Amino acid sequence: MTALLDIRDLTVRFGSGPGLLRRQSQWSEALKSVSLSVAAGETVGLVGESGSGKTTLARSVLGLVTPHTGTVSLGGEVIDARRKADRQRVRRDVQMVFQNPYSALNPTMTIGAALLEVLRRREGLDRTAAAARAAELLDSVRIPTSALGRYPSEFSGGQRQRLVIARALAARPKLLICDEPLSALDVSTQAEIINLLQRLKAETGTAYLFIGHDLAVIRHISDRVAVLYRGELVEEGDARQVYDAPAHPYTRRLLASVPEADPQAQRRKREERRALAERTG
Ligand SMILES: Nc1ncnc2c1ncn2[C@@H]1O[C@H](COP(=O)(O)OP(=O)(O)OP(=O)(O)O)[C@@H](O)[C@H]1O
Repeated sequence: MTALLDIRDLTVRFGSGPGLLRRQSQWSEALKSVSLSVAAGETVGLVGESGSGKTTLARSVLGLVTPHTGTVSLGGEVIDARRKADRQRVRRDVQMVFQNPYSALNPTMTIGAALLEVLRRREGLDRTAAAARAAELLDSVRIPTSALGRYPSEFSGGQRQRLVIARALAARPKLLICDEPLSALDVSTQAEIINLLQRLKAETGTAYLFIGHDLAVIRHISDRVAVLYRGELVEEGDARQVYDAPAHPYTRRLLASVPEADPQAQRRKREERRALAERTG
């Protein structure tokens, strides 16, 4: 079966010197021949420490990074970000939810205007149909429709992340890339957003590429897990298998890594995990 997203041998290099003077020694490889696929309706969790290349991989899927080698395919067709039609296809099929819901919404636009913009311009709905769909979207993320006339600053972090998710789903994407969408939220709000994403996935069949640091969350939400280490995909497999029997030494270190030097942080982490487990069932 054709994968929804298929990343093949993707290598991404960043250089530090000015273009023409850049020598090979000045390149660093953020991704090294990475291959990863996501099937329709599947959730793939992507983990790895800071700087391992997770965001670079997400940006590559969106065509925001030019690969040195390798390909990204959507629905079996290779995406060439230099072609307008391909960029449009990516915008239609792939949406992104970022870490920080405080900067993701335009502070000068009401929630209604932000949603209508997507629904009218990208979905081509007329005013009446767009208004009805906007109300439906808010309902799906459990935000009252009175939000349509309000501004982002009037909402909490968790509510804003719900609004960001509603806007991302407005275009009915096939793939939602969530780049650490819980990092800026407190633990009880994190649980709410996880539950929301799970429910929306069941309702819409959207596939998720879920990037995160928190291994407990990734295990909870993912069908499959991929582990990035210094730009290399060192392990990939069924979530339970990767967690219960990690094959790569880095995965084992990652799973074992709790901040040993800080017992308070360890306790907090344990309590957070317990609270999260209780709230997400
Ligand atoms: N635009 C860029 N120019 C130069 N180097 C970059 C650029 N973007 C990322 N990098 C480098 O590529 C590597 C991977 O970065 P990336 O942001 O993808 O990691 P990450 O796993 O998402 O990290 P984090 O969890 O901290 O967000 C890092 O060494 C980073 O410094």
